[in-house]
Amino acid sequence: MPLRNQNRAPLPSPNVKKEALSSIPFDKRRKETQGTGRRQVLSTVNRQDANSDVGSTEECGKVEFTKDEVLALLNERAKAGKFDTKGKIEQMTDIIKKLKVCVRWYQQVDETHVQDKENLSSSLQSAEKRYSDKELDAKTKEEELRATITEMKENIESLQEKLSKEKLSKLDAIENHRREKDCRVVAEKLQVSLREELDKVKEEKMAAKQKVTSLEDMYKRLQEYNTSLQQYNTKLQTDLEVAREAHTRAEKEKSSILENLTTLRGHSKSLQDQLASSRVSQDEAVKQKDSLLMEVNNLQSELQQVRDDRDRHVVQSQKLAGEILMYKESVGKSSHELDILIAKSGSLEETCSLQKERIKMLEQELAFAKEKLKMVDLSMSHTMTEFEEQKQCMHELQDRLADTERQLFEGELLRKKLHNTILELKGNIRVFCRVRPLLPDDGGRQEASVIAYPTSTESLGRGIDVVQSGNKHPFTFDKVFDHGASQEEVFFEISQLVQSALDGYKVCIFAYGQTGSGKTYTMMGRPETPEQKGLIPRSLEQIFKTSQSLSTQGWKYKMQVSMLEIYNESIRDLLSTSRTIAIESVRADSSTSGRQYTITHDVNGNTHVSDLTIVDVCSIGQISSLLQQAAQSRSVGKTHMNEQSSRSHFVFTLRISGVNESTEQQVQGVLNLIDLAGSERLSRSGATGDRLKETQAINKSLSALSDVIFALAKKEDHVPFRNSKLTYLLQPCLGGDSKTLMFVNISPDPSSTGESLCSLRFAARVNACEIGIPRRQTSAKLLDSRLSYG
Ligand SMILES: Nc1ncnc2c1ncn2[C@@H]1O[C@H](COP(=O)(O)OP(=O)(O)OP(=O)(O)O)[C@@H](O)[C@H]1O
Repeated sequence: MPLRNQNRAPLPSPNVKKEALSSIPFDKRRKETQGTGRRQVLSTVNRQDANSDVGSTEECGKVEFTKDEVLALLNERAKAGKFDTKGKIEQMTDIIKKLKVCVRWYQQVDETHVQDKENLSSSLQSAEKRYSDKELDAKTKEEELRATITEMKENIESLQEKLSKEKLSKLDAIENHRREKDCRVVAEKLQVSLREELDKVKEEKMAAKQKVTSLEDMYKRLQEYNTSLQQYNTKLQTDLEVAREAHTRAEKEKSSILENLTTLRGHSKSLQDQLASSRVSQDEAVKQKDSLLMEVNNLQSELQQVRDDRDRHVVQSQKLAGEILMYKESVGKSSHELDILIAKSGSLEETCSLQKERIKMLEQELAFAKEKLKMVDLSMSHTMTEFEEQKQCMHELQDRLADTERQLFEGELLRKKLHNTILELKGNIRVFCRVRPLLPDDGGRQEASVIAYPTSTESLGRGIDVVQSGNKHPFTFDKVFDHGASQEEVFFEISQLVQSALDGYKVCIFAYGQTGSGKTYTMMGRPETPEQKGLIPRSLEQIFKTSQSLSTQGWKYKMQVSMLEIYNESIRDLLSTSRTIAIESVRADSSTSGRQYTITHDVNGNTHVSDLTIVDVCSIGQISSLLQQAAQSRSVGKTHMNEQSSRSHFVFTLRISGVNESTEQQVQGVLNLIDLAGSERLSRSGATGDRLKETQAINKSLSALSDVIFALAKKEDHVPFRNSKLTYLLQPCLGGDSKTLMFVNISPDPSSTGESLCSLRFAARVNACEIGIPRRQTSAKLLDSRLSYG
């Protein structure tokens, strides 16, 4: 049977578990068992062939066969020789054994197969059931899938639409991308350049940071410097106060010394008078003594003579007495002779007594003369002592005088030093304000309502309040002179400044203000009336006086004067002898004189004006006549505001050159006194035509002046000196090393309040300026005998 089944499909191994078989699909199982099952069975038989006893039944149950093995077993024949029956039998037995095993195996396999078949049919059933279930499921799923597919198709369509859209958008995107790429390239380039820029900016930032740090350092340092400056300023202020006090003290000391000096001089004079009278009386006494001495000598010789006579007479009388005795002894002599002898002796005695009396008298006279001599001697020694005392006193007085003079000299030096220190501390540009009195032509007596002077301690004499439309505008200056201030009072305040010109400083005093505010009155005044003389004549008087008094200290001064006016930006020489041209014609043509009047400055900061007349002066009278000449030459125009209004800037210059013969010191000072043209606004002046041109030129030069002052105050690199003739001319005086004083003249007329405020505002700005430190111009030798302009 097994042989019939040899072509049957190989059977699964009995070891194969049912569950496993049931879970494997039928077709698959067949395929698998075809290959592997057979190989397994055959290999097992072969192994048994080699190692075990094939005949045992138990073992046969374990053997498995493949189809080929079974076929091979069936085709197996005994291989023993023809005559080897035994071998053949054995071989046949063996084959039979094997066949038996195989049959048994087949039986077992069959059983298993039946069993498997059952199992398989049941599992087939269940599988079929499952299959039908699954089929159902699959159908449902198919339905579902179909629906899904339809849906998907729809989806696909929509997706295709979308896709086409997407494609389009992709194209767009590609285009965009390309563009973006381009943009990116550009952006990258930009980025590179930006990066470079960023690097640069970073570098700049670093540099800026460093700069900021250094600036901060600098700022710190500047702050420190500022603090130190403030401290220094405070110290200077204190010093200024101390210097002021010392100055006041020095002034007081000077006046007391001067008083002392005057009394000492008086005392010395009376002592000298006394000394002279003592000398006369001493001479008289000496003469008297001489005559007395002569008298005494005469008396003594007379006395001697009388004494000699007396001695002679005594000898004679003794001789006579002896003779008498001899005569008495010799009685033989006659009584007549005796009488004669007695008479002789009597007369001799008489003569003798007379002579005795005379001697007595002479002795008395001599004693008296001696007494007188003694007295004369006494008075002479007294006179001599007195003389010596007076001599001593005179020496003392002379010493004191020299001492006082030295003190005076030192005081003068100290005064100069203190004055300069005060000026330096105050700044070299100062501003004084002067308000003129109301004039009959002014609007009325309303000064009090327009101008007021604060009385607080800090503003007293320095403050001025201007009231406009009920608003008070306060100003403070170095000094404010009210309408009552006299010319002398004003001059007193600037006298020290004028003095500086003699000390070798450049001094510049100018008057600024609207037309008719009192500039000319302040600067020139009325020279014919002593009390109304202005600053120019007073300054010149002081300079001449002081230069003369300084001659005792060895100073010799040389003075030169020039006067010019600047009219419509042209210079005119006011001292030119050829200047006979009428004012109007001069005004019409600025170059009538044919002179250039070019302004130049030399390296020493001195100014020269070519062709300008410079006159050597040595007396105040000479200067007065020059001032008169200049006043006549001056251009005077007329505006609605002032009948005598000056339409030009007047510049008076005094150049001083001093030499001290004892110290060989030299000084060169300049005094510039300037009466500026009126500063009124065009609208107010009502000027037209030539007057308008004048006013424009005046305003231009005044604004150039303010520009220069403010540029100097701000310490700007460029100072516009050349913007006007006036500023260029005054460059060395404004440029820092001179002492400058500005008078701002104010009219109290209520209708001038606007102009007054303009002037005061300008002056206040000038007052806030500090344009440098005055420098004294001293030298060992003069380079040029002709003095420079400024
Ligand atoms: N302090 C004063 N005391 C008395 N009179 C004065 C005083 N100041 C000015 N005056 C008078 O006021 C008038 C105008 O003054 P002044 O001519 O000096 O003005 P000004 O500013 O120089 O005018 P201008 O700009 O036209 O030259 C003059 O008559 C002058 O005498």
